[in-house]
Amino acid sequence: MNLVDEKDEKPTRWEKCVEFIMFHFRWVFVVPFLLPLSFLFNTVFDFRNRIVHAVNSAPNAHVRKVKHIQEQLKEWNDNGRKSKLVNARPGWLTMSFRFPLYKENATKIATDKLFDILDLDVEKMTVKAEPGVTMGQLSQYLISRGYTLPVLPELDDLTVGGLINGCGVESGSFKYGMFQHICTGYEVVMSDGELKNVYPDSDNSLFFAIPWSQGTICFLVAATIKIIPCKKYVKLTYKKTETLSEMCEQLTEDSDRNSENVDFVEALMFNKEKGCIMLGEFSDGPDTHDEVVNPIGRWYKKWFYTHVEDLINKKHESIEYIPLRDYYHRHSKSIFWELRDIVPFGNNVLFRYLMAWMCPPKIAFLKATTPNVLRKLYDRSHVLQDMLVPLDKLEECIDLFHKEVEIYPMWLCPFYLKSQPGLMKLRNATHKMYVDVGAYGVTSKDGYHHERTTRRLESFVRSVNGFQMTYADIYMTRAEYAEMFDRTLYDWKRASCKCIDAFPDIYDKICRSGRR
Ligand SMILES: Cc1cc2nc3c(=O)[nH]c(=O)nc-3n(C[C@H](O)[C@H](O)[C@H](O)COP(=O)(O)OP(=O)(O)OC[C@H]3O[C@@H](n4cnc5c(N)ncnc54)[C@H](O)[C@@H]3O)c2cc1C
Ligand SMILES: NC(=O)C1=CN([C@@H]2O[C@H](COP(=O)(O)OP(=O)(O)OC[C@H]3O[C@@H](n4cnc5c(N)ncnc54)[C@H](OP(=O)(O)O)[C@@H]3O)[C@@H](O)[C@H]2O)C=CC1
Ligand SMILES: CC(C)=CCC[C@@H](C)[C@H]1CC[C@@]2(C)C3=C(CC[C@]12C)[C@@]1(C)CC[C@H](O)C(C)(C)[C@@H]1CC3
Repeated sequence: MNLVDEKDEKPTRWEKCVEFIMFHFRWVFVVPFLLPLSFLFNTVFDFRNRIVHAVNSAPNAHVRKVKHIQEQLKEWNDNGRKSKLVNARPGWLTMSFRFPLYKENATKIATDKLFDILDLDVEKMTVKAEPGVTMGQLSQYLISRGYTLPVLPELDDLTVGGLINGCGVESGSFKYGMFQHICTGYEVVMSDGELKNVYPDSDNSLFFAIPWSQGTICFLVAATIKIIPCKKYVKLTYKKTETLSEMCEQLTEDSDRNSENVDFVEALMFNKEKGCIMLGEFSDGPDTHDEVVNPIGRWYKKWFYTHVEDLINKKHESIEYIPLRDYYHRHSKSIFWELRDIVPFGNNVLFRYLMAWMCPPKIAFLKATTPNVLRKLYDRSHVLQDMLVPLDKLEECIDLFHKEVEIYPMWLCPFYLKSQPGLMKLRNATHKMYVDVGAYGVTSKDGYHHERTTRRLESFVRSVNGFQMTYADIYMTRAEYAEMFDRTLYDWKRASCKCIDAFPDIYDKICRSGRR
């Protein structure tokens, strides 16, 4: 592993030694302390949510919480709009590696108190949720009632507010698009305290300006999201691919959104040539006894990505029935493949049977307790990037990722992008199939440099009309950002809704210097 950076801050021998110990023995703290704490937190929060649903107290509490936000904004206006407005959600709770610096001298608005599901409307087929509601909460609530979100991003702790004001993709996205595309309405509070209900047919410019805006236009206080009926299982077909071009051709063919038998498409690359495409279909379960049911979410089961690699090493194609909720959160237990660095024996059979019922550790707790020494190490040699590129540029993109970072597994998730006004407006097509190429992990590639390498990746992504996910480290300049994202509607909306003196500019929130 590339623990030392030749060009920048060179760690001393002593620092290298401390880094080594912290990196390889982080589990000494994580296993006995963070695992039980995470388990306890989840149990208590789950219990609290059940009570809230049982007594149906969320809708009334919502009105109170929104009033409080409006009062905060009124006070800020009365005091002369002196500082910028941000969400009060603390940095350690958010799903990114960095802590926001832009929050330090800003006025913090209490949207972080909004974390309840408000209403399930089975006639209109929508669910209304506050922005702090997590994907784990929604999957548990909806699936037990026979419904699901068409796009339900995998990590349990991702929130509705973050996925709308940031963005979200998942294996249902090849059919339904990004998380923003399954939203039918937003309830927002503007900087002057006005509460608005925003729909595509009432206030369409604001409706399209909100996704990806990072909370720099208004505060989201609830979202109405489409639901679809679901079945108990996903029938998952694993198909091995043996070359990069086979992967690209096959994935393009399989990402046909009109296909009736496919509801989920995702792929993993295990090295530059070997990969696996996984096609899922809602199912009531196996018809015969000799078909495999694999509840991959159970504590003693292998980490999903290792299970996939084992399967394709044995057979070219296999089929399994996976309980729906286990399928959605298939990458949660191993935090994609990040947990292998934190708890190296986490996939060991003994550990799985004895301790893994407390897994995974909460990402927020890990983040809050990451020592500075480790952050420096991660800064130098850890890659976290999701690049969204047109599917027809996938081969070029994987070639480049291989040349620059060579991190496997690599996550490939096709998604349908229709041209709508807003930051993600397509410039030369009405709709197009894109793919999210995700690289997460420590790189040992010679010549890797966090800034220079990321800039080369960003430059490629811009050249193919792609987009970079904004939770990751972004080294683009302001002008380069404006080349990647279409700011026309965003800037107009910021000017017409009096946002310019109220919220930071989006670039100042997502650029590397805005985050620690
Ligand atoms: C529903 C709605 C209502 C609106 N109402 C108003 C209103 O009432 N008043 C108002 O002033 N504005 C309004 N806007 C704002 C609107 O976004 C812009 O004013 C509008 O986009 C003007 O440009 P256009 O549609 O003619 O061009 P567009 O095609 O939208 O192009 C505008 C921008 O797209 C980028 N672009 C396009 N093609 C390329 C390319 N090939 N390469 C690089 N960049 C490219 C450029 O940055 C360009 O400036 C509204 C927007 C929406 C979506
Ligand atoms: N599968 C996927 O698609 C995955 C996506 N991600 C990324 O993680 C992020 C989501 O993480 P999460 O922790 O849930 O969210 P965050 O707290 O990181 O929020 C993301 C952005 O949304 C803004 N925001 C959040 N809530 C509101 C609100 N109620 N009103 C206005 N703005 C709001 C935040 O503003 P502020 O800075 O003021 O707090 C922030 O800029 C997204 O950016 C997503 O792209 C990560 C992993 C997987
Ligand atoms: C579009 C998709 C699927 C994105 C997946 C992104 C995840 C892999 C990211 C989101 C948050 C994330 C950056 C995180 C980390 C790993 C990768 C994560 C989970 C970790 C846990 C790595 C170890 C670090 O010490 C620390 C705990 C700070 C972070 C926290 C955030």
